[in-house]
This record gives sequence, C-alpha cells and structure tokens, in this order.
Amino acid sequence: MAGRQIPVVLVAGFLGSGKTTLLNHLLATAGGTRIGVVVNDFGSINIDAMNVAGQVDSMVSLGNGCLCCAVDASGLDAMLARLAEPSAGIDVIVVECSGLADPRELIRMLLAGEDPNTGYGGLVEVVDAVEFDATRRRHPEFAAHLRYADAVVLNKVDRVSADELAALRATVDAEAPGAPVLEAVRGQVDPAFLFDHPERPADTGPRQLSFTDLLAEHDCSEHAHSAYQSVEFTSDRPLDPRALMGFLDDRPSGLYRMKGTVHFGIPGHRQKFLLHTVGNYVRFHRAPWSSGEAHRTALVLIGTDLDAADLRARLADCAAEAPEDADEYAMLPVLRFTA
Ligand SMILES: Nc1nc2c(ncn2[C@@H]2O[C@H](COP(=O)(O)OP(=O)(O)OP(=O)(O)O)[C@@H](O)[C@H]2O)c(=O)[nH]1
Repeated sequence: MAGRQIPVVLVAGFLGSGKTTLLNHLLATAGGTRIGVVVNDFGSINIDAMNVAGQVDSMVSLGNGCLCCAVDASGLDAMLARLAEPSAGIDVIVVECSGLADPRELIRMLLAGEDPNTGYGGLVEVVDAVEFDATRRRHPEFAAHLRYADAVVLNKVDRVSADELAALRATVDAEAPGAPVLEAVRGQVDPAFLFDHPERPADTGPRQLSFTDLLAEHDCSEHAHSAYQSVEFTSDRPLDPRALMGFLDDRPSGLYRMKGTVHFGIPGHRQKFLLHTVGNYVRFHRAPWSSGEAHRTALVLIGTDLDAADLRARLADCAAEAPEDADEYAMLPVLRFTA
C-alpha cells in the first residue's frame, strides 16, 4: 500500500517572469519542508540549474529543450520516482518549467503518471507584472495558461505603478477565474500557500481541467518555443565591461532574454556577475565563484529571429585585452546595473 503521495507542483510562466527567483525563495524559506526540484532550461547550458544548485535537497535537471517536449510520461515518471525515493525524505516536488513550456502538457503527463508515490499538486503560474501585457499580445496562448492555474504569483509588482497594478489584477482575475492571486516582489510568497493551496472551488468553471483539453493532440510545433531559439555563448577570456554594455545597448529587438554568468576579471571585480535581461530590463548580481568553478562567461540568449553566428561573434569581440590593467572607471557602466 503506497503511503501519502508526494505532491508535484508545477511552476510555469513566460521567459524571465521570475520562476527561478520564486523557487529559490521557496527553498530558502520552506523551513522543515524538504523540497525536491526538477529544473528545465530552454537551451543547453543549465543556467537555472546553476542558479538553484547548492540549495536543494535533491535535484534532477533536464537541459536541452523544453520539458513538455523532451520527456514523455515515462521519462517524467522516472525523474519523479528518483526524487520520491523514501530515503530522500522529500515532502514536495517542484518542477520549474522552462519559460516556453506549455503547462497543459505537463499536467496531462502528471495526471497520467504511474508512479504511486507522486501525484499532481497544482499549477503555480508566475506572471511578470511588467511584461504581461506585451507577452499577452504576442502570445495569447500564454495568457490562456492562466485558466489552468491553481495559484497565480503576480511578480515584479515593485516595477509597476498602483494604477498599472490594478488594471493587471483585473486582467489576471478574469483570465484565472477563482485562482488566488498573490502579488509578489522577487517571488516572496509564503510557501505554505503554494504547497497547501486551497481546494478548487466547487464550481471551477472555465478553469476545470478537461481531459479533452489536456488530451488534445499535442503538437510541439505549435508551441511558442518553435518560434524561439536559444543561442549559447561561452568564453574563457574575460569580457570587457564597456564592450559588453555596448552589446547590451544595441541588442537585437528579438533578443528577449539573456541569462548566465559573466567573468570580467578586473581587479576588485573578479567575482562572478550573474546577468539577466528580460525585455528591456538589464540587471547584474555579484556572486562568489563556487570552489572549483571555472572563471568563465557562459550565457544563454533566447529570442526570435536571432542570427546566432552574428551574436556569438559580437560577444566574442567583447573579450578584454588586458583586464588587469583596466582603468578605475571601466566597471562603472556595469555597476550602474548591478543590484
Ligand atoms: N525588480 C524585480 N526583479 C525581479 C523580480 N523577480 C525576479 N526579478 C528579476 O527578473 C530576472 C528574471 O528572473 P528569473 O527568476 O531568472 O526568471 P525565470 O522565470 O526563472 O526565467 P526563465 O527560466 O529564463 O524563463 C532576474 O534578474 C530576477 O532578479 C521582482 O519581483 N522584481
């Protein structure tokens, strides 16, 4: 007889909405709750996995593509079964979907899953308060995912005005009828809320998961990700901060998301710089290199109509000649965008 099923909670949301930030917050504040994590990156460098590594009880990372297309139900079952080993003592499993995943497909796989120790625990949809309107216009199907949400985290509310927030709330309430909406800055919501989410209301109306919807023919080519591509760039040579800022100022309009680590190697600034761009937003965070970690730049660029060779060449041109001789103002353009 199987014991209690471990709930598997999906965290979904468009590129850069704040899923990894939310996950890190949950991991940091979950207290005694042991969380197993499945991280999915779009792109073959596992930036998200790197950004949560070290905090988790047990992690499976799936690189190289979108979780909903890369695994079939048995693949997902195998990953979950690993995390659900009784010896791991995991209380809840959180699956961070890639920013281009279709959660319906994952819900379907979880509902069809055969592992007796795990069961579907709900969909948490992260909405980017700044980008939501634009994303909704470009990708109506993403807004449609909200109707499957059991809870919505309306994130980055620090970056919108009270009026914008009120308008956004109205839209999200309409798109996710009955789902609780949690306004958040940096994903800071009470984990108890997401792991023990309220029962669905009796009349779940349009949010109800219909098997017809979920079992509908799933054609990956119709996903948003078929229009998106990811470009990886790595460099062992430090990058020149002014040159990199020049690249960022002049990045192609289709380049929606960049994330990864940058190595400048300038005296006083030899730490790792984590770079995030989402739409027009650019932010660096400093972090220590882990012991044994190579001091190198590793970036993933995600967008539409990208010229991969040109982007790689332009980034390669940012390599610094002699970072140790950089003048004292060299880092200023980067530090202006460093949190
Ligand atoms: N100002 C502000 N920035 C935020 C907030 N939440 C996240 N960010 C920033 O937004 C950027 C993207 O956050 P991530 O958590 O990496 O987003 P993600 O959804 O995991 O991204 P993908 O996996 O690429 O889809 C990072 O620079 C975060 O620091 C917030 O509430 N306010």
